[in-house]
Amino acid sequence: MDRLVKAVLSASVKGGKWPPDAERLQKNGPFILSALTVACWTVFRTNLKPRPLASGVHQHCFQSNVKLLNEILRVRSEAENTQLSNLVDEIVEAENLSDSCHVDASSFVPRDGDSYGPAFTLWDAWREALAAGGIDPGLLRAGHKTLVALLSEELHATAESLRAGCDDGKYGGKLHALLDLERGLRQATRRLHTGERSVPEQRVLDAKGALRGMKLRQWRQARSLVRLLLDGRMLGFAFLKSSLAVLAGALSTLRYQYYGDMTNLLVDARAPAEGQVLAQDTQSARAFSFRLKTHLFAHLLRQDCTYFDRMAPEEAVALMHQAEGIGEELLELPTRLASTLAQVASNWWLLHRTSPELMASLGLAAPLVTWAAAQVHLTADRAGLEVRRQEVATTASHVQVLGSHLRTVKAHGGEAQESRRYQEWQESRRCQLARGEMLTGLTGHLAALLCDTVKLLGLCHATVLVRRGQLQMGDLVTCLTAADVARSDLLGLQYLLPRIQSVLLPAASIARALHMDSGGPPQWPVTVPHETEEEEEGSSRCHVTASSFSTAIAQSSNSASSLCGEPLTDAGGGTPHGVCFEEVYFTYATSPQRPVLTGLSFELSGGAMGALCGKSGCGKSTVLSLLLRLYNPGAGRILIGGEDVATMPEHYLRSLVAVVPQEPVLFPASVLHNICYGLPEPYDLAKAQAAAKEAEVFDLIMSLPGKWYANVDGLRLSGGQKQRIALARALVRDPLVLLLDEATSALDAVTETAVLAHLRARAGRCTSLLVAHRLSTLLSVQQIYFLEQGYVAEMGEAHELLHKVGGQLSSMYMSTSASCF
Ligand SMILES: Nc1ncnc2c1ncn2[C@@H]1O[C@H](COP(=O)(O)OP(=O)(O)OP(=O)(O)O)[C@@H](O)[C@H]1O
Repeated sequence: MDRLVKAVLSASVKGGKWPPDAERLQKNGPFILSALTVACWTVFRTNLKPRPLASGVHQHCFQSNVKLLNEILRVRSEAENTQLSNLVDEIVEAENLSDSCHVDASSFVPRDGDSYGPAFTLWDAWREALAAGGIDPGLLRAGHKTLVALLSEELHATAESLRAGCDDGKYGGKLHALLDLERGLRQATRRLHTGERSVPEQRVLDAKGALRGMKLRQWRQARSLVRLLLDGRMLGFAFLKSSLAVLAGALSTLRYQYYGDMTNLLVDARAPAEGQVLAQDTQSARAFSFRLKTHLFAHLLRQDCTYFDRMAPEEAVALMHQAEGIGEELLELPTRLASTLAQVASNWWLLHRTSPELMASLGLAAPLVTWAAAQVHLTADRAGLEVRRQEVATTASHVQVLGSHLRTVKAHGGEAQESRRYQEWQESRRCQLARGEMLTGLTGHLAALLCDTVKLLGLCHATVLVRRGQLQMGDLVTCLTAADVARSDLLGLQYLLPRIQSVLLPAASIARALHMDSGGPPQWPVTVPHETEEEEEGSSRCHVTASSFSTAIAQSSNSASSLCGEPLTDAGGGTPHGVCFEEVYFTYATSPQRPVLTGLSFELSGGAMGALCGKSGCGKSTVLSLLLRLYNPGAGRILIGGEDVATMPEHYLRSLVAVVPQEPVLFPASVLHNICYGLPEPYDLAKAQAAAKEAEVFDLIMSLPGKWYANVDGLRLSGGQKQRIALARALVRDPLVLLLDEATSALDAVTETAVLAHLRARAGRCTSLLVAHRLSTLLSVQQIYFLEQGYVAEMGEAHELLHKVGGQLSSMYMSTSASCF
């Protein structure tokens, strides 16, 4: 290409001016320098005022990068888009409804001499107001009055014509239509007074509200990210670096013009200054990343369980991972972008000043080529991001295969299958990467080819200009150099833009996570179909309704106290806290079509020991989660010691209640830390010892190499040993309410009996609610609640229920454990 340029030049130009028109360029030099000084000064000034700058940056993000951000929004809100299109449908439907009303009203023809005009005008106005989402009260009142007047007139006329025996059927029809109109307006007036809205009106308003909400959320997400950036003083350094880059870009442009030592010195002098800034901004980027991660981690921990139900576990890991590298990229990329754009702009300016005609042919095609190439790269990069996301998830699943799932894999001979799966995944990834690279390479070559073609055309144009004497030879060289530099910078953008996208997309998901609330469970009512069926069947559903509830509770309390042999204390003031569920409905937000609790009511008196049992999946663990307020019920109340858990401060509730979950979790730390987890440090060893004894785990701890300080990570504890440590962790807190979710299922009969005896000894000062399947466990409690289809189907003492002919509990255990009766 260069050879071609030289050949064209030597063939076409004779007597060109060399060196370039320095006089003209020198004239413009001071102007460039002063413009740059003003620009740098503005950047630094703005930098001292972070908040306006923040909104400036936000605006810039949302205005100048519309394409990228639109894409982010598309990825971010597939669900919201669906919602939006539904809303739009509803608005259209509302419009249609009002249109059809209008057609009805206009279908009757005004009688000669009658004045129906005002009625139609009013109807039109009313319809327009409805479409706009609001109805003017004055308009309605006026409409109503006019119509009432017309109606009485019409009634009069109808009566007259009927009396005269000349009704041709038209009057009745018109009267009917007028009456309809009047009724519609009357209803609208009433709704207006009561604040109630018609379905179309409400839908229009809901749609508007939802749209407003979406915009607000979007703004908040961006604002939170900008605020974090400001906290890390990142923008300050980013702008400092950008300004240096702008200065450097401009200086290198000036170098073409002056070739002076002074300029070279200036250009070289920026290197140490840039190095200084680089060292500082690396530190600030790291500080920003730390702060972002800490903030994100704390935010994620604050969320309730519904939030995590909605989010795949590996997604949270991926988020934390993304927060790691985002700081440096956010700092680096704007600088690169600013310096590239500055270079391009200054070269274009130079081109324009030298020869505006050549600017059109040499300079302007490059942006189009860059735009097309960048589009291809952006698409490829989006696909690459998805591949990387999948990679995080798949790597997590393979790590599980090598870790917690290893025994299951080996036990089922799944090694070969797992190796194959991993190989297939690697193979598909390799193909995807190869495809991406091929696409990128091809686009790069195509873009270069297009640029060279444009350059050739520009050169031909230049030749013509030089031949005509409209362009000096020196100017031509300046133009060609400036166009080359601007073009190559622009071509660089096709790689830079996807990098910006690959930072903005994770940044958007982090911002979204920082503003995502769990939203809580879906609200009741949900229809409970089995209620009527059971009534019809006359089955003995033990669903304790409001009226029968107190009687049932009184009976259960009596029976519990008689079994225990000691009076049960009332809840409150340091006495054991009773547990009460009142008509509780609950559905997991992630499976709204499957209600779990459907009006669950029961009461366990303070200091008593009760058990929840029922078929697997009937909602026993869910009851315990609700008691701990890991989820909130859709309807109904849950009381501990007469106090609604919904109104209790969370830390207070968790200090009252302790839980041993179905699958105990031990932290990779000392036994002492695991037992005293959540208590203030230093840990009270005496209390831990007492709890360990109650949980029958003391001897085990004493036999460990480091006793209390042995790390459980390397101990390979059995299921029963883990359960007992988790039980000690619950008991050391001395809770008023103890929840055990099949917490003794892995213990042998002797150890279980000993543990249950210790728990019974706590009765009177601690209310215990157990989830149990084992008959031995059920026989040791005072009250059993049998759950079915989300409510208490049977309740009573163990012996009573187990001997009940046709009872649910007795049928469940009849075939297996007759010997235990
Ligand atoms: N986080 C969740 N998101 C959605 N559904 C859930 C969730 N946890 C449980 N479920 C569903 O709620 C229902 C009740 O679950 P729960 O764990 O309370 O049953 P369970 O009676 O304790 O069962 P098991 O005796 O087998 O432990 C089940 O159908 C289950 O699939």
